[in-house]
Amino acid sequence: MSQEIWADVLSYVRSNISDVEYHTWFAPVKILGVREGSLVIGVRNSFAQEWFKKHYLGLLENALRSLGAEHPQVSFEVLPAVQEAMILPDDPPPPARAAAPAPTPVQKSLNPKYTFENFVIGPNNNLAHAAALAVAEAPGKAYNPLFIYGDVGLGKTHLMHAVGHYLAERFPEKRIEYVSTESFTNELITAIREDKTTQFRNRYRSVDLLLVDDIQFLARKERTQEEFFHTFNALYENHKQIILSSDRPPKDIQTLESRLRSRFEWGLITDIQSPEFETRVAILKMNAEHSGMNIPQDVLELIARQVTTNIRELEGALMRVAAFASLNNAPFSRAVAAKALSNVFAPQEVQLEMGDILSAVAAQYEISPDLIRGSGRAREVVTPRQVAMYLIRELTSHSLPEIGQFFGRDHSTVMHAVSKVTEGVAKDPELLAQVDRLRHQLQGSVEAGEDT
Ligand SMILES: Nc1ncnc2c1ncn2[C@@H]1O[C@H](COP(=O)(O)OP(=O)(O)OP(=O)(O)O)[C@@H](O)[C@H]1O
Repeated sequence: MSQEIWADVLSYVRSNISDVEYHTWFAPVKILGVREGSLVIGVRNSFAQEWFKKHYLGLLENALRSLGAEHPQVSFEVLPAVQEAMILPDDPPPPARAAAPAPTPVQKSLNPKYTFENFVIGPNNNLAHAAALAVAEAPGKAYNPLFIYGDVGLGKTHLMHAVGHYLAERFPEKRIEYVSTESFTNELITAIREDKTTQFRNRYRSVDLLLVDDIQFLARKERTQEEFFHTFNALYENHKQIILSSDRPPKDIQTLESRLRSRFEWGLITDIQSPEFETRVAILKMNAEHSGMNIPQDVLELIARQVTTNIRELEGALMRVAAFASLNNAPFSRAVAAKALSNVFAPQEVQLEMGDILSAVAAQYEISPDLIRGSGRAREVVTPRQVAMYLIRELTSHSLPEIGQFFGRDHSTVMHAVSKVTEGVAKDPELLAQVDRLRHQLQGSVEAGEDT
């Protein structure tokens, strides 16, 4: 987990200091973890330790704040000499002005995470998954081309790469090429400029499996379309598999030459839809397990309710919650998750349940939730009951009758409770403090996370 936090912290730092400063100070340090809510950074020697305290503490705290830490804490430890020797700067400083990259040699640039094993199947993607698997088992035979379309972040690239991995594992000699349409276009432009179109053609026309992402970007690029048309034909005639992804079906790609469009329709066109709730929860569960995090089901469900369309964002939300919990040294609770996500998603989407509020009130007044909901009329019970009703009214969208029902009372009792507490907090500082504390906790403060 700390690696993810560290990556985010570094990118924050990098955008706030010069490259030279970054490479001098930050490239050689090592993240040692998050201990009791404090980010522990290993530095080379005591001079660096002092330097960091003096010059970078504030910046690092701000970086953690941007990740949701309420009371960011950073500490610096001098690394033992052995560990220091093992630290290498992560990457060399970028050139002053990066030139367009030269065409890379044929390579399998497949993301190791994007395998069939790591792909959660749901009603939204089962057809695309089945088609991809069929293609992986019989490349060039089952469906050619396979055209997968769907909105951003729904797993098109993942499925394409999964076919690539499947094939690479079984037939290591097969040549697999994954390219985005943008790279294909850029490489073609470079090849034309440098008079290397033959090499370019050889590269793409000699593969066994060609995966082309975001093919919708072929629109309005006549020269690239022309080139791609010939690549397509060469591969197709040789029974080589082609998989294309797009954010829309071929018929909706504007200004796509009709001969290309019709070729895209020769094989199988399949789509991926937004995942249902259960699929989203399953994806979160798998990701949490892979990262070694034990996150309760109700927290995963809360996250899955927050992010409904884009799986990339869903994964981001999980990481945010994990980073937030770890930086604040808090457990994975619904309150903590709600707080972690509140800056990213509209707060009203975070739904507190009536039961959460009842539990928090019960904990604060140290009586059981059943007593609060019971029929007792003693002051020690009535005050928490009224406070619970008041907070439920304020923090949820439940109606007065719904709240009444929850407490086995009618709506006028709830109205009465709300006005009693409203009056009470205006004149009783102790009650005000109690209500404020509860409100703060319930709105996702870390303390509430420990209680709820
Ligand atoms: N069914 C799934 N099971 C597990 N993870 C998934 C699933 N679908 C998508 N993901 C994950 O969601 C993230 C986004 O997926 P991917 O990059 O494949 O989306 P995409 O549809 O290609 O998006 P874009 O159009 O932006 O390129 C990846 O990390 C991927 O592993």
